[in-house]
Amino acid sequence: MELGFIIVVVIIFWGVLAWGFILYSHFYGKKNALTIPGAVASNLFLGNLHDIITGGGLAKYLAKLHAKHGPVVSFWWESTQVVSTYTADAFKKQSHWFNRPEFLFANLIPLIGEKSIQITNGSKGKRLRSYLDNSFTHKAVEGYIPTLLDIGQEIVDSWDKYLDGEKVPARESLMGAALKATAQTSFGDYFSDNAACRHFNELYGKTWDEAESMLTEPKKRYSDEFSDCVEKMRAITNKIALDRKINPPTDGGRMLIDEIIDVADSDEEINDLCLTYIVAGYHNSGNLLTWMTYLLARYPDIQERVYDELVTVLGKSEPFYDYKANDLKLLKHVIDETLRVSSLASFAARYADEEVEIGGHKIPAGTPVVQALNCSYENEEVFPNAQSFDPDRFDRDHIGILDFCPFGFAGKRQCPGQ
Ligand code: HEM
Repeated sequence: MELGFIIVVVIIFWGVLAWGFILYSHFYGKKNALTIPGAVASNLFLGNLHDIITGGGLAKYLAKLHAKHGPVVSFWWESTQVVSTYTADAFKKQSHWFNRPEFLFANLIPLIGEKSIQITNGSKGKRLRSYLDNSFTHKAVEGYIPTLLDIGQEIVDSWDKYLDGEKVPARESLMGAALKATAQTSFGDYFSDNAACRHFNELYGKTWDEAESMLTEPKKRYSDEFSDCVEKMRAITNKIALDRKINPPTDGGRMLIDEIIDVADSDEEINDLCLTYIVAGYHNSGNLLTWMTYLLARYPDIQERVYDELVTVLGKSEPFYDYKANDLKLLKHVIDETLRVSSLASFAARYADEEVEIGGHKIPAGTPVVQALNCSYENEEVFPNAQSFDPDRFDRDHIGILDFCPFGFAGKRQCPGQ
């Protein structure tokens, strides 16, 4: 046998062995303790990302995976194996975890920044929350009610001007109102101006679809328009913070921007935190208002009952500063049912703090675990006939606290705006 031939055979042999080793260590070597059923990686480097894109996004992909493999499943996000769960029993075991897997939110970083609370873990994240949550105590939120009522009245007045049969641009109007409400109560007078709100809303609108589409393509380049809009939004938060530093609040007038200025270590962090709270706050609230308006229009009998409840509880003309939210049971159930059927916030995620057993499967400490909230909303055992819009189910069926958590639940890191 020729020496050259032997050398080629040896090289091929070692090449195949090395490739096999790379494959093994890339996917299975470090995580082979996971015995959880679910998806096999369909691509060496992307894991199941391509399947997630073609499956219509993470929420839809997880719904299919859970339907096929049960309440505890796993899939591959690039070379990391991720677990997903959705039942109250599983959530109970995760209820004290704080740290969020940053890589699942990498698409948002160009929008909200590296120092956003969304991806800040450990003691720094806990410290930020303990400061910033001061603006969302019951007492603080009570102080926002007059502003919220004024904004509500503005919507009513502007919609009143449309003639019967004329099309009302409900979504634009409600998104604008949600921005004004969340931003004005947290960042002050800059957002009391409708033109300023419209401008910010437009900038944000141009960035969101692109950021969302990057969920499964985190390494793709963002467009110049995206970067330009983000820069303009940051210039706005920068100006708001600067003005506030020059004119700090007089007694009793503190709001979120003041907590942010006090706790942040740099101007970059101030901007990241401002953008995170504006975006997280108004995106979800505006979508909730839009969905609720749509559903009440589709179900006029429920709309009528909500109206009757409001009139009975609040009185027909009395301004309702004397807030009676707990008496507005049906309205509360309509909000909950809207959050459920619209699946607004479809998932949350944490790193496992310690080894835990869920559904008979061992999950090692450090494993990223998704809480598939969208699947919990469609759990027929908790929500019979889950596809139908039925606010009264929240009165009738037994729904435990961890059966329905549209604002998250784990590690004192639930949504601060709930
Ligand atoms: C319908 C309205 C809303 C929904 C459905 C919603 C839902 C959520 C969910 C599911 C999370 C993740 C929680 C977790 O990981 O456990 C979250 C986080 C967050 N939400 Fe909301 N949210 C809403 C309104 C708001 C408002 C009004 C604000 C602020 C004014 C806000 C600010 C935030 C922030 C800053 C976070 C990240 C918190 C952290 O990382 O510690 N949200 N929200």
